[in-house]
Amino acid sequence: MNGSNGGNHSAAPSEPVIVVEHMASRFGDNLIFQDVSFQVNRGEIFVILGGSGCGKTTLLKHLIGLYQPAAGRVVVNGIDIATPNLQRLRQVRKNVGMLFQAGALLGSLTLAENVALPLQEYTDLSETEIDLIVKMKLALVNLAGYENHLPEEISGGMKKRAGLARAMALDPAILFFDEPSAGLDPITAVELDLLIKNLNSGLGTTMVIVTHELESIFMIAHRIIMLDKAAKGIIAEGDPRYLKDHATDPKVVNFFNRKPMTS
Ligand SMILES: Nc1ncnc2c1ncn2[C@@H]1O[C@H](COP(=O)(O)OP(=O)(O)OP(=O)(O)O)[C@@H](O)[C@H]1O
Repeated sequence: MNGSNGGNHSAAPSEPVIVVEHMASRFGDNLIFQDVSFQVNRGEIFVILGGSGCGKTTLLKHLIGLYQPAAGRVVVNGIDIATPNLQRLRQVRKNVGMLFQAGALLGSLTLAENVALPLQEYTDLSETEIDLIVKMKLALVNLAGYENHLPEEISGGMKKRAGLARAMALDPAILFFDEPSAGLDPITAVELDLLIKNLNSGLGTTMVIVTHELESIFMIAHRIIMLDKAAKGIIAEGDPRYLKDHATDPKVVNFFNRKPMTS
């Protein structure tokens, strides 16, 4: 850590919804994280960044219980998910939404059918109620009227938004995004950032986002952590606007000055 914890731009309250304590993570002999600790507060847009291969996606997968840590604690919405327990994991997954890089819409289903999937799997709602919620969710991401379109009939940005509508189907307390703007042109990427920001401020949903995009980080992030492969953990944490001016770790300084990350 370079001690750059400061900055007070965040309006988010400080009630932790994710607590990671002394987490270690390994794949065989490959130690990815040695001793990682941080918290994400309710209502925050929290960005995970770092060079290629430093473990951003791995960390996201720990936070949704897809991977088990080798040591330490991962508590999400008050539930300790570090030790495998299917019932607990199901409880956590009901309360989180995920938007992975590819959007992962099922190509043979319409947008409405895609968004309906989690509602059918996790709730006892009637078809009529599900239809209503699906319409509302698609409208929230500016896709009203596209209910009956197939994913192949819409643009990349619209696919991401449809994926977001599906991720929000169950009104999750936390939304996880893995490089949401990957593959989008700059204007569409900014539109997606604005949507994420508006949904965060309008609905109060906590958002954890992996991204490399500097503009995006400054536009949406309340706080960031920067991971580093050599350090096997966090080398910077805090408000990106503060870190930009005050960080001393050369890797952090380089990132904010758009120099290539070498680790
Ligand atoms: N399921 C897995 N089995 C074995 N090794 C894995 C697995 N998942 C990730 N790793 C390893 O963990 C390390 C971190 O990978 P990860 O994909 O989390 O990095 P990243 O920071 O998201 O990279 P990028 O920015 O390139 O997507 C890599 O060395 C990768 O090979």
